[in-house]
Amino acid sequence: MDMKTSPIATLNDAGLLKTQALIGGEWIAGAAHFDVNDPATGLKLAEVPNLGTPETLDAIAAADKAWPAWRAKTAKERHAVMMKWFSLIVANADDLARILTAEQGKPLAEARGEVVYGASFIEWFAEEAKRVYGETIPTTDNGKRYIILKQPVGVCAAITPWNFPIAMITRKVAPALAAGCPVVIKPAEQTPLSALALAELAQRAGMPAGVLNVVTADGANSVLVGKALCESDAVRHLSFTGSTEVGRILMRQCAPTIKKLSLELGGNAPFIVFDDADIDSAVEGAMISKYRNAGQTCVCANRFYVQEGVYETFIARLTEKARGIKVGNGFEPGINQGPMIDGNAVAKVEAHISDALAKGARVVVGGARIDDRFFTPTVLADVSSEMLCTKEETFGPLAPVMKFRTEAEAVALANATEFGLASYFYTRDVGRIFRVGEALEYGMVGINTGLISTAEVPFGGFKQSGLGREGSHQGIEDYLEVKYLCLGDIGK
Ligand SMILES: NC(=O)c1ccc[n+]([C@@H]2O[C@H](COP(=O)([O-])OP(=O)(O)OC[C@H]3O[C@@H](n4cnc5c(N)ncnc54)[C@H](O)[C@@H]3O)[C@@H](O)[C@H]2O)c1
Ligand SMILES: O=C[C@H](O)CS(=O)(=O)O
Repeated sequence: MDMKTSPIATLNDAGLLKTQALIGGEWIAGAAHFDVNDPATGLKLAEVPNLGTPETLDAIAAADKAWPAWRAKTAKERHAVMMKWFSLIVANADDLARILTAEQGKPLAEARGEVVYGASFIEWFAEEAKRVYGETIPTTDNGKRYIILKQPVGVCAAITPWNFPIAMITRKVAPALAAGCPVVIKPAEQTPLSALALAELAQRAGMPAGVLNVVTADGANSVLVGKALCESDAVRHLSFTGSTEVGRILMRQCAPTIKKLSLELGGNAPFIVFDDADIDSAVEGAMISKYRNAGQTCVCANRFYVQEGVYETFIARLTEKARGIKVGNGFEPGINQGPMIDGNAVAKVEAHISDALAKGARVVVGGARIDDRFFTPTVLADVSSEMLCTKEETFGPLAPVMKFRTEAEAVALANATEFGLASYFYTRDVGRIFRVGEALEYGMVGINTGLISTAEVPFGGFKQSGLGREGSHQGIEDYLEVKYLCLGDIGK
């Protein structure tokens, strides 16, 4: 692959490479800009506007202005616009995948999978728009009737991470639009091009001006944009996906205006393999759960607990599979794992490995960086609970494996964290499936599978992994207010 030319210089539709922000239906050039770079090569891909407080307030005002007409549309009319958007995303999946791989790094096939996954949230909530039902409640006073309505909450803000540049946006924007809410999106500074391409397709789908806005900003200005979104009383809901640390900051900033909050935060997923598990299935699940997106997903298995009877076998088979992962530029054929998002991400994996080795772990395979951008798929054995890799989210291709003896020990080890997003376990014992499934303190439990995410289910976590659920029929509730009408004088 020619490393000197931009991988997105040759899109089928060059109009999808947008390098301006979208506010009130207008593309905004902005006075200042920041670079978007390819994490695999460091090559500059584009410049986008580095916006701040004034433009954020403009976007909020544009959304507020657009809200009455958007909420006045029937659910079926909103459905139609959303389904047109869905169709355009699917039709342009190849270009969207190229843009995604260029700015985030994941292999092209994985990027295309994310485009389809992201689009599925728009399709799902376009349908859910038509099922926002109210209710009547049997009266306790014959002179009165009790009627319950559900109404859109208002202007929504979405702040999203770099690891899924399309799906983390559509998982928030789709339920908001379906509910009748306009949105202001602040995408991650590393991956704004995917957000802008989505916005271009929304425009083509007939999304009215101001209903969907994208404010781009670099790391420093993201703080200002976030503050403006949190402090605005016109913004009635803030949805954030990212680190727990930033989630705390945003939650604190939203307190003065009592906003509805949806928080999808950090994880520390345990992956438990019992003696009676199908080991080949467990290894298959471990591979997808651990090494997808180079281990940079919030639901990645972060620590492996393997019962003593199958410990050596599991490690041997996982190691063999991990050795087979081809690391490189996501645009190259046959590559299974792309670059880390940046040098800090590489350094964090290294730090977790160094800490583990210093405390008695051993490297079975991998353990080394490949220049400043890539990291070899790694398996550690003889891991113990004092090691950082069992306490912190590594967010990289590192599989630390620890031995356990009893079911109770495995559950206690798995639950010993402030996080509670995803968890996984493998067993063929139906009683154990219920005992362990019910005992794990996690919002999501993969049982005999390492791939659990889909638009139809409630995605979210317990404890400090967040608030609320995205996807499923529950996912639209955060964007709705429940209103109670009490009708009197019925007997007159
Ligand atoms: N639960 C989930 O669904 C989910 C999904 C993806 C990522 N994550 C988590 O996100 C983390 C990695 O992603 P990341 O590095 O992009 O997270 P991050 O928290 O650093 O950034 C996320 C977003 O927040 C913005 N941001 C950062 N500081 C801000 C501030 N002070 N005010 C306003 N905005 C601010 C960033 O610009 C970015 O758009 C991991 O912890 C991962 O587990 C969780
Ligand atoms: O990392 C964040 C995503 O939510 C992962 S998934 O693709 O939705 O499982």
